[in-house]
Amino acid sequence: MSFFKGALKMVHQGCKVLVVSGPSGSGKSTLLTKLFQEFPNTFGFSVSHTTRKPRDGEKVGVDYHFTTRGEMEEAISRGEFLESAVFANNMYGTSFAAIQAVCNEKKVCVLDIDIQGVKQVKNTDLDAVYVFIKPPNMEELEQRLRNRGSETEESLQSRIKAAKADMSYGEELGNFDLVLVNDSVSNSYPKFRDFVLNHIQYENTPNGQLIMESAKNF
Ligand SMILES: Nc1ncnc2c1ncn2[C@@H]1O[C@H](COP(=O)(O)OP(=O)(O)OP(=O)(O)O)[C@@H](O)[C@H]1O
Repeated sequence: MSFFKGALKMVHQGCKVLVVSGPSGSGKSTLLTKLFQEFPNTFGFSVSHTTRKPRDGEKVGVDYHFTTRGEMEEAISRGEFLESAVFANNMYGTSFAAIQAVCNEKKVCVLDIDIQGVKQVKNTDLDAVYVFIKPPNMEELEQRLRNRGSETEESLQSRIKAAKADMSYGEELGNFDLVLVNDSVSNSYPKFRDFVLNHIQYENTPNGQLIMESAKNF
């Protein structure tokens, strides 16, 4: 059996995936940080691979699995990646092994990925719950990105442009299980948390393995 099939099978056995997507600046990190703070033993991020160089302070295998383009392309062709994308000439991706590592800790694996990644996950038969986080409007999105102070004018404009395409995919009926307007965090976080908890159910089996099942399949 190829690694791909083996990994996919492992991922299918009692492994639950929460996919969170939305335009840059819509508040994905803000809402996920709160979820991880409130439920530190329930949710875990998979560690992505990237071909970009490590930044100061980034830890190998913790922040990213750092790799080369050649190695990553080969692994992708062997089917070892759930999704991958290229940004600013660097490759990024989520391996099945990274998802399995989170599931081995009996945690729900959270993927914070862009729409390209969402489409790739949807092409697998992985059992995932999909949440789209959107800003109240484009003016507010731009203001939040400006206030965050993380972008140059050029990257801000490219994020706004990408946001418009993301919004049309995100709002299309059937693409996400939840489309959540992040108006104020005090309003949107409880909705996000309650939806996630209601749609990812846990059941302890006699052998102690945690099986997580999605309510949408019932
Ligand atoms: N409901 C909200 N009201 C006001 N500001 C918010 C709200 N949610 C998030 N913010 C702020 O908006 C900015 C963008 O949020 P955040 O970084 O969580 O977005 P993101 O979707 O994770 O972006 P990226 O995809 O670029 O990582 C941050 O400065 C954050 O503090």
